[in-house]
Amino acid sequence: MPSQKLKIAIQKSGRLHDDSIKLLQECGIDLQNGLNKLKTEASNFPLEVYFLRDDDIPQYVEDEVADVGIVGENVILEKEKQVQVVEQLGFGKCRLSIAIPKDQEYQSIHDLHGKRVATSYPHIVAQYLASQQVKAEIHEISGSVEIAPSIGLADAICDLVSSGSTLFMNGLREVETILHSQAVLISHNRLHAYTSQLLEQLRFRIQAVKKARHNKYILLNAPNDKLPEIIKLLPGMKSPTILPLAESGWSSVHSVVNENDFWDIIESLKKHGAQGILVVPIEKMII
Ligand SMILES: Nc1ncnc2c1ncn2[C@@H]1O[C@H](COP(=O)(O)OP(=O)(O)OP(=O)(O)O)[C@@H](O)[C@H]1O
Ligand SMILES: O=P(O)(O)OC[C@H]1O[C@H](OP(=O)(O)OP(=O)(O)O)[C@H](O)[C@@H]1O
Ligand SMILES: [Mg+2]
Repeated sequence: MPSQKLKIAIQKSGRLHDDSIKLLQECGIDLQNGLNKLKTEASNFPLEVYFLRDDDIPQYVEDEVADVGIVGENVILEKEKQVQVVEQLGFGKCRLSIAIPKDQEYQSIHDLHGKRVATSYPHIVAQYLASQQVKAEIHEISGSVEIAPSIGLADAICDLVSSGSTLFMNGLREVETILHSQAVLISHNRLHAYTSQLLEQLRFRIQAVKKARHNKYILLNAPNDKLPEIIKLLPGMKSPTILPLAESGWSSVHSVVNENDFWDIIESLKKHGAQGILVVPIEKMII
């Protein structure tokens, strides 16, 4: 009898832990009773949660110990396990880059020929160097990679970067970006019909949360003679809602705006006579 719960592996502690929990909570999944255990069950969704080292998650999913997992794309590429990406999650954004001591000259990746590169991503780095016909010695270390050049362990490093402050503090500069990464939901492809259906329910909720994060609800007052232009600026999910104000000649306009277009639209709305503009976050969005 297959498990009647969807088993999900998430990072026990580290960069992805809090955002993974937050995402599940925004999906309406309650884990309150088990956040300090290594394994817990949701009280209101058939979900069992395992808290693991992120490096181990692709293997556990490939082995079907967990059905799904949340992990960085960088880890999936490094581990080369038989898992599929089912959803990009939009957090844990970073890049995997090569860096060298900041005063060292650099023209191209060929400058690393015959040099030593320290990294926690030996497979990705080996593939990248081979694709550039560069022969370098790869020195695998599991953490504090940025220290390697200053202690004479390597000439260059390849590690994750987001703000760049760790590189800066260690006197390094970024010279090549090998890949961009974000957290993703992965699964194995032998889910039973029932767990597959649970995964679809979870994905539906995740997609609603993701859409809501990228959109804002907007309310404004507009003179009626300006409504045609304002409606053109605010297509919304279908079309904006227009309600009459108590003061004659004015309407209240409600719509949804994508965060990428947000500031441009606000400026145009003001030019077209919009007043009292309110912007409100959206919790879930189902189209
Ligand atoms: N600086 C960063 N900014 C954003 N995302 C990051 C950053 N560093 C790492 N990540 C992402 O978060 C994931 C987990 O990073 P973390 O540093 O917590 O891993 P770890 O030390 O290997 O943890 P674990 O103890 O689980 O093995 C990385 O694989 C990457 O996808
Ligand atoms: O560009 P930045 O914003 O400085 O981030 C980069 C750092 O973040 C990650 O380490 P983390 O801080 O997660 O610690 P870890 O080495 O213990 O995993 C990564 O390994 C880098 O060292
Ligand atoms: Mg790890």
